[in-house]
Amino acid sequence: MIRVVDVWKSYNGKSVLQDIAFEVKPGEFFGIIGPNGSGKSTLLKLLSAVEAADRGQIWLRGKQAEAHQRKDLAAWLAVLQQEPLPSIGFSVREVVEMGRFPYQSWLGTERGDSAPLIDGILQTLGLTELQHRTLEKLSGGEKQRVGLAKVMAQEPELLLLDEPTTFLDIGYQIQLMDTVHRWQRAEQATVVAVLHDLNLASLYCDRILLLDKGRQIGVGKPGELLREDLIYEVYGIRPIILDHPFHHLPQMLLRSAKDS
Ligand SMILES: Nc1ncnc2c1ncn2[C@@H]1O[C@H](COP(=O)(O)OP(=O)(O)OP(=O)(O)O)[C@@H](O)[C@H]1O
Repeated sequence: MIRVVDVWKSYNGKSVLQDIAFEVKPGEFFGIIGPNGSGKSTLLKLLSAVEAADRGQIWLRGKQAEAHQRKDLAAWLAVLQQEPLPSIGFSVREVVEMGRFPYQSWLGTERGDSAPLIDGILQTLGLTELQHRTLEKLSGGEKQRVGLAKVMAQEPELLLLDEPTTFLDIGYQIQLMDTVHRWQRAEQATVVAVLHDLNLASLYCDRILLLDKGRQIGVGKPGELLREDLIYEVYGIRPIILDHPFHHLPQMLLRSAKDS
């Protein structure tokens, strides 16, 4: 689905990504982790073809990113940004319907009736009751769910998520990740998610890319990446890493200096 070949990117002469190379297979849940400023969002911009690499290539569905037409791309690639919904005055349902734009003709009409699809998505995300409320009357967590509903209405094959759990409490974090995961499995879609929470990344991602200062430290399964030596090298902390008794995936406990 995605092939990144020796990609480099800099802004105003400052190198932000160096020699990045990895693949994401169709149907994978792929995570990108790394400290602040390590280049995660920049990499996501290159993967969504919003920006171009300085050197190297990005292949999306067998074609180089810049060779795709924007409207064609929008029919199978969706991006959920950290703050996805600035529009004021629109109702929840109207915003979710905007996800159908790539399927509409220039007259704004769609061949099929998308109402049942929208109803189903609103139901799945617990937004049915809120569908006629305008966005400014929603909490941060509710808005985040509307953003997800909109990208789900787009029915993408590839969904890129930039820190989807920012602004969410732990209950909604798990709910959002579970919803995306269930949807991804049902639709056999591919998900690439930038995540700050390493425990969530371990629970949900098939494989993870670890970045540090624009360099690729490694790509692998959670157990291969969430190791004490690598976390120390990249984040400068020494967590305790345990095997989750239920999921058998690595989970991190943080150590504070206050009792030492
Ligand atoms: N448009 C831009 N112009 C100049 N510098 C930029 C631009 N976008 C990003 N950068 C710089 O590139 C580096 C990587 O930024 P990026 O947002 O990709 O990191 P990140 O890993 O997503 O960070 P965070 O976890 O804090 O969101 C940072 O030093 C940032 O200041």
